[in-house]
Amino acid sequence: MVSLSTHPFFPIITQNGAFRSVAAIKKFNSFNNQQSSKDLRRKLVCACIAPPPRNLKSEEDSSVINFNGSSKSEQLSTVRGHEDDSDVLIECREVYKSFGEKKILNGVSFKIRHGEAVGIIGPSGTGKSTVLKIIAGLLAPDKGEVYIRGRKRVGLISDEEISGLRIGLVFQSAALFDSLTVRENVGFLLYENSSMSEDQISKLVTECLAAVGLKGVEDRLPSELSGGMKKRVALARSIIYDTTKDSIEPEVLLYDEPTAGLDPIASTVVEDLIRSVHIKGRDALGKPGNIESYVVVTHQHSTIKRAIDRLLFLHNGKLVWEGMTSEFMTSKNPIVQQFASGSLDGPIKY
Ligand SMILES: Nc1ncnc2c1ncn2[C@@H]1O[C@H](COP(=O)(O)OP(=O)(O)OP(=O)(O)O)[C@@H](O)[C@H]1O
Repeated sequence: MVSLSTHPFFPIITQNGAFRSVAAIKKFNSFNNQQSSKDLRRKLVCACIAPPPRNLKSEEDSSVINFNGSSKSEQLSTVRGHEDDSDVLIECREVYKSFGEKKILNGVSFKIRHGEAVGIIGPSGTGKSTVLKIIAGLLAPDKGEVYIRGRKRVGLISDEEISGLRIGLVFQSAALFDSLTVRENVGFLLYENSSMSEDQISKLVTECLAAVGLKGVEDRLPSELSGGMKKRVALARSIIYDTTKDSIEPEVLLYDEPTAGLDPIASTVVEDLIRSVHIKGRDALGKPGNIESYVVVTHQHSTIKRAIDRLLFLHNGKLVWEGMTSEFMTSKNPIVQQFASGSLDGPIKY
């Protein structure tokens, strides 16, 4: 895992706005009052947003997007033969990234389309979290481009001209603020960035917690929650948004190893939650989720099977395979076969 997993500025989901001096924010500032951090937070907010291209399909049209399980979709190239790219929310095109002498990404290209549930898998250290950081705008590629709804992102998250898509990042560690209550954690960005009253935010927090199956925990501190509950609170924080705004921007969520360290049952709970907040799912209250598409980095087979429809396999800095989850276990690709079976014999060397 990379340091992102402990980064406090999560989720990256809202627009720049006035700073509000509520108790939660005061408390937050008292333990994290570095100006550079505040600047970074402001930039994160702006970076992940891009206006829709003129021909972007409406949600109603999304039913025409068909990712069926045919073996044709298993390819070694990154091209999937889609004729229409109007449903593409995020695209990485020939992305390269090195850290010092170490080449991590070596020309990675893929698209995330409206309504998709995509997984990024591959051996440890192959650059999966780096890809999430690049999508989120926390890292800039050395070479190659990232397009957000058809518009090229220039530079990092300080690209304030881009708007129209919220991108949230859910960290492995949940990254809750220890000295804030659950209510303050979940409502954090609304306290800071919206004009909503504290009562409105509090009500919304309760609704979002109910959507992830949590009740009556608003006044607890993170230390009073189990690991699985913390992940649920993190998820509630990632799906909350300002309901008073005229237009709600679509949102893509990026999950970095959301089930790492959880027991099998707690993993299932989180996997189902990930599905439930998606537009194709239903939350704990029976309402459809509001997450348009999501990307999950994971090593867990259960998460691959339960929460992901399409997989991207990264190895040695390249996208070496992509296909539907149903094709993963039956793939003839030797790299995929070795990874799926956990065998020591094969092209992947440790
Ligand atoms: N900011 C950084 N500075 C230097 N090296 C980094 C940085 N971020 C990542 N790396 C290195 O890049 C490589 C890829 O890291 P990354 O976390 O993206 O891999 P990963 O595929 O997500 O790994 P894992 O499955 O083990 O979590 C690793 O060798 C890591 O040490």
